[in-house]
Amino acid sequence: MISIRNLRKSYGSNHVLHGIDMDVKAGEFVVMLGLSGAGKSTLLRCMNGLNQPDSGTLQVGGIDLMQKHSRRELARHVAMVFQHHNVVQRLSVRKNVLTGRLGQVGTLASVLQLFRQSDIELAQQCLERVGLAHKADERTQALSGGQMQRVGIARALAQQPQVILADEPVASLDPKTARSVLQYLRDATREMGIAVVCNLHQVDYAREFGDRVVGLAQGRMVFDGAPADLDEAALDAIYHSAQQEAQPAAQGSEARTGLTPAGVWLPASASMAATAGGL
Ligand SMILES: Nc1ncnc2c1ncn2[C@@H]1O[C@H](COP(=O)(O)OP(=O)(O)OP(=O)(O)O)[C@@H](O)[C@H]1O
Repeated sequence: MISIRNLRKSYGSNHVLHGIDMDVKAGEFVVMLGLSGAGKSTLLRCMNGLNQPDSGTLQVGGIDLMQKHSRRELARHVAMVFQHHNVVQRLSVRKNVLTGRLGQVGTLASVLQLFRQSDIELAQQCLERVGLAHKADERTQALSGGQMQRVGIARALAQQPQVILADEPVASLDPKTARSVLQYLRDATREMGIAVVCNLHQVDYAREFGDRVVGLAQGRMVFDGAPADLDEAALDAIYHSAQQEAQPAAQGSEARTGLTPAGVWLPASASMAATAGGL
């Protein structure tokens, strides 16, 4: 679903991504962790075509993002869930979810916002998945922040994408609501076989909801493993990497057990195999 090789991105002289390699399978919920400024949003924005990488290869939902592609084509395969849910407050909940279908209907139908009965039924099913079917006819502005975020998820599901990219989707929610939103997102995407990459700042949520966790530090992937392997050493690699700029991760392998020659921290069980495999 997602295949990334040696991806690099700079803003002027600021080198933000230094050769990212990453694959995500259908139905896999990958949580991306890292300090502010590590490059998480930049990587997500490359994956949804908003940023143009400098070099490398990048395929998302079958689309080669290094080649010319249309926004419409991308919207058929890749959906975004934003921190501030981006719902239209004055529209009904159902209409908001139906906007997820706009990329799939013809131009005229899109302009006139004419939806087929099958789209309306799909929107209802997506609302059921996030536990909001009973709110379909209500104005979105009457919902709580957590409910609005679930509308945003239902809208993303209505796109019937192969990939969902979520950029800090629970940053503005209380812990109980945040867990429930992540649960809805994870369950729906698992059941529908959608690949998800979700940026988070909360390690607890990564452990609880991630099928896999990747850690970025200063534009390099420094951890890639199961949530259970997110131990002190892994967190150290992700969050206490201030010296890494001066001392590249690969050279620090003596100090950190499990760091592969490519600088990716892997759990002890996986590191020998990865090293043997030339990672
Ligand atoms: N549009 C842009 N123009 C110039 N520099 C940018 C732009 N977007 C991000 N940057 C820079 O790229 C670096 C990485 O930023 P990015 O937003 O990707 O980090 P992040 O890990 O997502 O951080 P946060 O967790 O705070 O969202 C930072 O140095 C930032 O200043």
